[in-house]
Formats: sequence, C-alpha cells, structure tokens
Amino acid sequence: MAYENIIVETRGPVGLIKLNRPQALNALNSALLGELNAALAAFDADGRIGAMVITGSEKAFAAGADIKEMQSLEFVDAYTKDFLGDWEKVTRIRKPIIAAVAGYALGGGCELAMMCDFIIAAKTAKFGQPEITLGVMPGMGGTQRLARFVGKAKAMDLCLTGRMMDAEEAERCGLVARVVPGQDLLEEAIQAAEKIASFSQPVVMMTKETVNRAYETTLAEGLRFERRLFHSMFALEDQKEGMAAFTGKRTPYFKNR
Ligand SMILES: CC(C)(O)CC(=O)SCCNC(=O)CCNC(=O)[C@H](O)C(C)(C)COP(=O)(O)OP(=O)(O)OC[C@H]1O[C@@H](n2cnc3c(N)ncnc32)[C@H](O)[C@@H]1OP(=O)(O)O
Repeated sequence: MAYENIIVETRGPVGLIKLNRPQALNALNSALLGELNAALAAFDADGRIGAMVITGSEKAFAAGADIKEMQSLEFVDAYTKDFLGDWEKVTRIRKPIIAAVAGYALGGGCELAMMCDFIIAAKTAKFGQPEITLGVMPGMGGTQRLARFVGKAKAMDLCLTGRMMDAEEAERCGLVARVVPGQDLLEEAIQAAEKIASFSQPVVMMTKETVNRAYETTLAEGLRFERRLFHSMFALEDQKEGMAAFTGKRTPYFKNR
C-alpha cells in the first residue's frame, strides 16, 4: 500500500510509523487513520516484527482530530456512520505499540498516544484535551482512558479547562512512562521496542493482553485471567528455553513457540 500521510519503516524487528502531515501539525483525518490502521495491521501480521513505535514530528505528535474535516459534520452522519469508531482498531493490535511523543499531543493526539501501550515523551511534549474550547468533548477515549491513567481530579482538570500539561507533569501523574531529551526520543523508543521484540512473542502478547485486562474487569477476574495465562505459558518451548538459559547461565534463544 502507498502511504501519503504516514511514513512506514522497519528497524530490524521494530515497525516504525511516523505521522506525516506537517502542514497541519499531524491533525488526524480519515485518510491518515486508514493508513495508520493498515500499517499497524500489516506489522501485527508480520512474524518478523515484535513491537511498533508511532511517532510524529518535533513540533507535534498530533494536534488532534482534523477540525477542518470535522467542522461541518451533522449528528445523524456522526451517529449512523459511527464517526471515530475506527480509531478503536488501534487498541485491537496484539503486539506492543510505543508512542514516542514530542511537541503537541492534543485531543485525538493525546487519545491516540493513550491507545498505545506506553508513552515515551520528549521534554517538549505537551498533552491536553482541548475539545471543550471547540464546543465538544473528547470522543476517542479522552474522558475514559485519561481518567483511568491519571485519576479523576487531573482528568477533570484537563478535560474541563482544556489546559495543556508538560512532559514532567504527565510523567508525575502516570500518563507517561519516561521523559527523555528530544534528541534521544526516537532512539529510546526504538531501543525499548527492540528489547520487547527480543523476548518470546506469545509471552509478550499475553502480557499485553493481561495488563489491559486490569482496565476492563474486576481484580478477582483479572487475577484469575493472569493465573490461567501464566499456567498456559508452561506449554511454550520459550518457557523451557528461558528457564534453561537462566540455570545454564547463557542467553536465551526464543523461537516464539
Ligand atoms: C478526537 C476528538 C473527538 O477528541 C476531537 C479532537 O481531537 S478536536 C481537536 C483538538 N485539538 C485542538 O483543538 C488543537 C488545535 N490546534 C491548536 O490549538 C494549535 O494549532 C496549536 C496550539 C496546536 C499550535 O498552534 P500554532 O503553533 O500557532 O500553529 P497553528 O498555526 O495553529 O497550526 C498550524 C497549522 O496546523 C493546522 N492545525 C492545527 N491543529 C489542527 C487540527 N486539530 N485540525 C486541523 N488543522 C489543524 C492549523 O489550522 C494551521 O494550518 P493553516 O491554518 O495554517 O492552514
């Protein structure tokens, strides 16, 4: 597939997707969404790829949904065509996705970053849900995921005032996993993705699925799910290999089986 709004590369076992609408600060329009979903699905299906990184530019990860595309939308079309529903596809990708965020991650940009498995931010990153300033509220998970990540007080503050928070505040409140200097951002994200890709792929995928369960179910159900998947790992050659390598004091060679 030829991409116009994203740049797609592989770095060894890492699938790298760069959002590429610099003239609009990577505003997320439907064309970009279609391309992003296609690229993520292709990497997810590719056995050579173990993890993915989504990034933007120095100025903007993404400044939100494309306001110009959205402004004349009518309720009936938004509802019947389930406007924004396709963004959920990002969350159905089974391999880990890291968001490498520099500059603005606003509205849908912040929501896209939150759909990834974790966020590594440059010191320049600015997160916010400014939809209220446009006469709407977040529609791609901003009220729900943000509240789960940073708690009610901070989520209310951001969604109701529309203010931005910087990378340090975002790390303090649990939205961001790591903050790094801007020049190191992509390398740090790729190295983290390479590290993930060096482990057993089925174990990585089950770990992602199980952590995500924590946001969807009760503690008792989540613990039962964790234990059952943990039990199932003893059916993997990679479990035998990982533990044999530890006791044999050597590096494991995982076959993803
Ligand atoms: C998904 C939902 C439902 O949750 C909804 C949303 O995501 S709604 C969108 C939420 N995002 C915003 O409200 C942010 C809008 N952008 C800004 O406030 C500013 O652009 C800025 C603070 C991020 C940066 O300001 P500045 O450096 O002054 O650059 P600009 O001149 O404003 O922007 C450059 C260029 O990009 C266009 N742009 C920026 N953001 C968007 C956007 N979200 N949609 C469409 N276009 C966007 C902006 O219009 C400029 O283009 P030109 O006018 O020069 O053609």
